[in-house]
Amino acid sequence: MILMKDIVREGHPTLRQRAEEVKFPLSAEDKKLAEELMEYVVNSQDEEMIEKYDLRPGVGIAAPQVNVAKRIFAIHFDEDSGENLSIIAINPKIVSHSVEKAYLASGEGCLSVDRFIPGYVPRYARITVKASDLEGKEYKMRLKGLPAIAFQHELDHLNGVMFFDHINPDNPFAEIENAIAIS
Ligand SMILES: CNC(=O)c1cccc(C)c1Nc1nc(N2CCN(c3ccccc3Cl)CC2)nc(N2CSC[C@H]2C(=O)NC)n1
Ligand code: NI
Repeated sequence: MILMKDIVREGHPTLRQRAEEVKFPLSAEDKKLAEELMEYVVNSQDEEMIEKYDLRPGVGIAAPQVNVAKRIFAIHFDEDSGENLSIIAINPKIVSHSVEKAYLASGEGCLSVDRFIPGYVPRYARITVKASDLEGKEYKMRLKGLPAIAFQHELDHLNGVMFFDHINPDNPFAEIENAIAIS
């Protein structure tokens, strides 16, 4: 299972690389990696597992964060979170997006960033995405709210982008044009 010791932190070069597309059928190694990414986010939302293995909670994690530069990430929202999304995304893409933006009112956190970096992270409010599942079957979905934010945050990791790259350096809490706050 993936533990915090397996997660590379800001400054590690893999976090600044463009991750490689994955070929299908997946190798056993890539399939295991994808399943372990999903296992991490599920474990990280379980109080007992957090306690037992000292996990940092998250709703998403991307392969570059465990030092594998491949275009794979997992996002999981617990059923009682009010959100309905649990996906392994392979070779994910945003195919279209709203003009309207959105940002987390409390700022963003990242498993690879061991400090709190305050500031609004402007993202698209609504996105239409496509990705493949473990079997290589392509799926398409429309996301909004926290799921849309998480998808964009994890997709950034596949392109060597960190959430704080988007924060206004002059005024981290500057009003974002045509944007809604998500709390
Ligand atoms: C909604 N809370 C806020 O916004 C937020 C609020 C305050 C501070 C910050 C800094 C916030 N920001 C932020 N908080 C999260 N978590 C809140 C706690 N939660 C969680 C915790 C415990 C059990 C189960 C769960 Cl589910 C896990 C997820 N996650 C992200 N991000 C940015 S996009 C990818 C996602 C991610 O997984 N990061 C590791 N940002
Ligand atoms: Ni992150």
